[in-house]
Amino acid sequence: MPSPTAPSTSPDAAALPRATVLGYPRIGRDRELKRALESHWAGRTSAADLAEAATALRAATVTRLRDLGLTEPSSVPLDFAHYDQVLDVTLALGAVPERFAGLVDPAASTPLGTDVEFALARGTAEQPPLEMTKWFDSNYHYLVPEIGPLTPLAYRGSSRVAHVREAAGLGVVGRPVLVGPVTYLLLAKASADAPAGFRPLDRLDEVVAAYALLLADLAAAGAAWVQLDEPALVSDLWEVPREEVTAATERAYAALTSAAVGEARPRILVAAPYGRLGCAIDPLLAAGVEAIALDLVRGELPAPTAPDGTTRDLSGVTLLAGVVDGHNVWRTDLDAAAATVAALAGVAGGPVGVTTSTSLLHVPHTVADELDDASGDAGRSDLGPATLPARVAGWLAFADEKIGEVLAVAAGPEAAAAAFETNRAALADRATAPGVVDPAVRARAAELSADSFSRGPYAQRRAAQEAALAGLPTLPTTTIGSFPQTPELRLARAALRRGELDAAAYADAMRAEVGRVIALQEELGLDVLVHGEPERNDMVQYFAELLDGFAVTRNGWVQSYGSRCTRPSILWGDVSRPEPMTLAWATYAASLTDKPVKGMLTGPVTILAWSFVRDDLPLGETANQVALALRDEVADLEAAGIGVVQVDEPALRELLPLRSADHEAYLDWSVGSFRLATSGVRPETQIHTHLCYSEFELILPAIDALDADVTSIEAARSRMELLPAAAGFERGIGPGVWDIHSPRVPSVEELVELLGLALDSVGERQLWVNPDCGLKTRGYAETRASLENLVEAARTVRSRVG
Ligand SMILES: CN1c2c(nc(N)[nH]c2=O)NC[C@@H]1CNc1ccc(C(=O)N[C@@H](CCC(=O)N[C@@H](CCC(=O)N[C@@H](CCC(=O)O)C(=O)O)C(=O)O)C(=O)O)cc1
Ligand SMILES: N[C@@H](CCS)C(=O)O
Ligand SMILES: [Zn+2]
Repeated sequence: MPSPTAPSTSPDAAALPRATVLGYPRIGRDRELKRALESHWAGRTSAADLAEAATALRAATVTRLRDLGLTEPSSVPLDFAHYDQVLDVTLALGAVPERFAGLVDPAASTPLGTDVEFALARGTAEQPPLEMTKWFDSNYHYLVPEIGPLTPLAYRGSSRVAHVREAAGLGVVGRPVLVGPVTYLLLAKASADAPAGFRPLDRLDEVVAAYALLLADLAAAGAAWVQLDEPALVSDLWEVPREEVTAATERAYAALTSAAVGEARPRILVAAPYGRLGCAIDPLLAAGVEAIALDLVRGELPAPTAPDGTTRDLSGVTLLAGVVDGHNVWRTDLDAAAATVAALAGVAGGPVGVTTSTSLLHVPHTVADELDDASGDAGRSDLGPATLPARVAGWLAFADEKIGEVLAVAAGPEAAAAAFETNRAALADRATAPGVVDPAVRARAAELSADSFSRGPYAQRRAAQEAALAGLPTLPTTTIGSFPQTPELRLARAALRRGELDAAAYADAMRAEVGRVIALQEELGLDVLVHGEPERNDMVQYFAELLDGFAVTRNGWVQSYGSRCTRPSILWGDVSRPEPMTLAWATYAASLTDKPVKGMLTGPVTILAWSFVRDDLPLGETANQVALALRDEVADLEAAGIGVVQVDEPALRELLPLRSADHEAYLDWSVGSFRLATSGVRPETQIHTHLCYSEFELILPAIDALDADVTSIEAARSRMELLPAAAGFERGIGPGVWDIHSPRVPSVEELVELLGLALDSVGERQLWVNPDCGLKTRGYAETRASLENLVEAARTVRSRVG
């Protein structure tokens, strides 16, 4: 029976709204969720305080979406998660890995609380957290479910049910959003104790049975529609063969739709963001889901015929046209979008709805927060002066503005004539603005030849580097670049931004920090030192602030994982480097020590991946522009005596296309741009690179093709699993031995064991000893203790290998 608090479902509640978005930023316009989570984790606030803050944020979001015009029933998505949407399904299914079993009463069927949620997300003193990895080709990270044959999989209640009731209390029939069962299981990894050959998808039927109970709960709370996100259907990068994914999709959704709409379940909207659904639409049609949202920014209209030659029958399904890009920030071309919607309606043979291509999770809340003039919201002086040029701001649409675009396209060019007119003017302005094309940058790119992309043979480089870095022991120790970003550093930067600290005093504070970081590394006995990156607010934003062609925001926060956010920069024009970007910091650090100091740069692919990139130039061309700017920086570092330069490419895997047919072209330009950035140096200059936060098996040949002299790569959490596959590498390799994602300090013994595992696959002359990633999110207590153990472990293993 529907609960007494459920809103009465109006007659048209059965119809899918004409305009909606697939999801909305969860962190809050003022990062309210970040602050609430971090103060709770720090023990400053209780679980009740956190719950109160989260409830207030959800209420503000529902109200905001309604006020922005999402007034039709089921048009407001309910996608709130404290930490991660995949983790929310893990909690709803009670799929807690055996290693956390002590936290959960297996006999109970009550909902799991935030104690379990945060233990899985952040680890405990005894257990590391669930692994975190990239969500499709975005800079959002989800927590990887660990499923074995015996992992509990039974419905325990979902927070979404309460969210539906809360929205109802505000007079809104919300549309709960959940990761769908097929995607959930394809994203899961087999638990460590699972027998060989076991795949999480083997447990589909139990998962679907749990979803059926969840859907019934949502219906009872008053949900007329539920959105199940199935981005896995647009990708072919699964170990499970495509036919099995197709069969699983049909089986799952046939089971879910077999319950009667109404009390047993809401109507089902399956969303397929991040790419082309293609013939993966067929099992959804066969199963009889009520609606499908298509990504028509990256994808395409459904073909009229299926691969078996039969005509696709779209008459029983409502289609939503995802024509507003949820993954980038440029204003939509409303005329083109309206034409696409009309084309989809033609294929569908009836009206279709309008939506975003993906959730708006990937874009900031509102452009209004970037403006100081009357067009911005009043009262945002707390954010400091505007950083985004007003002209560039005029070309952009963040989450709130995208809602306006969806509504305008749904209304059409006549009813929304003013919106269409403003849009045409903004697009025309962008196309002709100075800086969008810089003839000098284009001319330099046109002169590139094959030589611009390659260094001399490795054997020659190796000999030259051994001579230049003669003081290095075997198994040299180093770190990945950043040291802890202390509150003092961040407060100094905030004071600089607000004009309370002048540039000279800020630089003094940063230099003092570099001095402390160098002294600490010398004391610990590390071999190749870093300056610690204290001056960087972010490893991409820092460079974007110094390069022409980029703009940065003051409040454009986007969730990266849990409470961690970034402000992706906006790459709007041709890129060039007006002056050196890192030289002064590197040379200052080098002046404080006799040991080698690594110069530290972010690579072209990562700079692109973690920015909002222009859509009016092929990505490969933009990457080469960034690479040329970095090439000049590498040359300046080398000329100043910095003999080791690291160029980080943690996002190389992130941008890998979701369809294998597109890989070659991507790897060609991405690897090329790294080589362009790094190949201008002498043989004795040692180039390092670093990769993390992804599964790398698929791109190992491309990593090799980067031709870096030393590659540090995340490996601790997966216990060096990757290394046997990398056994053919001839150059230096530093598999991370300390998992820096949690405060846990690794013991000398476990580090020695990991180094032993590494030596099974990698020669001792190749092996470097380093953490998994930078230390910016860590505190000094665990940093010092862990690095002491790391140096000790390297000495132990070194003495064994001689
Ligand atoms: C390594 N990773 C990165 C990714 N993407 C990036 N763009 N950068 C990365 O480093 N992707 C993959 C991985 C994992 N992802 C992340 C993402 C974000 C963080 C992180 O630590 N974020 C910080 C914010 C960093 C930042 O911009 N700092 C600024 C502003 C700090 C701030 O909020 N200041 C306050 C005032 C001061 C205070 O109270 O502390 C304010 O403005 O209100 C700076 O240092 O100046 C985060 O806190 O979320 C890590 C890994
Ligand atoms: N040099 C960067 C790489 C992070 S992926 C750091 O150490 O933070
Ligand atoms: Zn890293």
